Amino acid sequence: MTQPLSNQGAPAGTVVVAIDGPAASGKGTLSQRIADAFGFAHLDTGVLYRAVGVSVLRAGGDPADNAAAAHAAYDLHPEHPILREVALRTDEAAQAASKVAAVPEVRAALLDFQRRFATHPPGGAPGAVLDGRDIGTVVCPDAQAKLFITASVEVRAERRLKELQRRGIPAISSDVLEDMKARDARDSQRAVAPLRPAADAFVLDTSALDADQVFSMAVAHIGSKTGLKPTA
Ligand SMILES: Nc1ncnc2c1ncn2[C@@H]1O[C@H](COP(=O)(O)OP(=O)(O)O)[C@@H](O)[C@H]1O
Ligand SMILES: Nc1ccn([C@@H]2O[C@H](COP(=O)(O)OP(=O)(O)O)[C@@H](O)[C@H]2O)c(=O)n1
Repeated sequence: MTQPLSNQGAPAGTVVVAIDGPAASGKGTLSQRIADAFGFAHLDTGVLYRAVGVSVLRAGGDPADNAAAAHAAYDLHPEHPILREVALRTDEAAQAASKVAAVPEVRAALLDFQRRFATHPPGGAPGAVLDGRDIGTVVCPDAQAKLFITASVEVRAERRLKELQRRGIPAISSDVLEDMKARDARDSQRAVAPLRPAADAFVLDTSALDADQVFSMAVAHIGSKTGLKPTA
């Protein structure tokens, strides 16, 4: 169900950049900047798992229940309005996401959509940036450039707390840290597609780096792998 086949079937020249890492390491920020700089399309794959988790909660189900999670995953489609809801950003949604993400049927149901995005980026873009947990290992193992973005759990919890406050979502510092530790454990210990760097990923610890420094290092890495330079 989850054989690696990434760029197969992609129009010649389509570039795929895989960006993985734990929660609040800066994947999304970096991915969007890379996509903008190279004119690529960007897919935040975490949103798909968050949408499945929230759908299960709204139906009164348990995100850890395989059948309920699989049902919600099969119902999700690219135009589903839930994908644009602010409710997906809450800690509750993140916890539910990491529970449904351990269900093999959920991962299988979301795989085709992610691969199709990579091989046929929307708007005819010449490339795609996907960020998540298993992009370089499972979804797009043939990606031309792979980055694994990480940071200490304390730094990540602080970043997430500030982000939630900026979005006006109530959050308590100690809860955010504990939730992040629980999610890290669940994401890296699950049996299917656990969080880990691909063997050929460039691993970048951003604990002491600002977003501009991370961006410059990522651009240099992508350039070394693809020969491409930013167009914007
Ligand atoms: N290198 C960095 N230094 C400081 N803050 C960062 C850095 N990268 C991202 N951030 C901030 O941290 C928060 C989480 O970043 P985000 O890109 O959403 O992470 P992820 O997609 O890995 O969950 C955001 O508020 C973002 O602005
Ligand atoms: N490719 C992916 C993306 C997310 N996920 C799951 O979805 C949850 C939410 O992902 P996210 O990327 O939105 O989380 P943050 O890094 O933004 O906190 C993660 O904790 C994972 O359990 C996954 O398993 N595989």
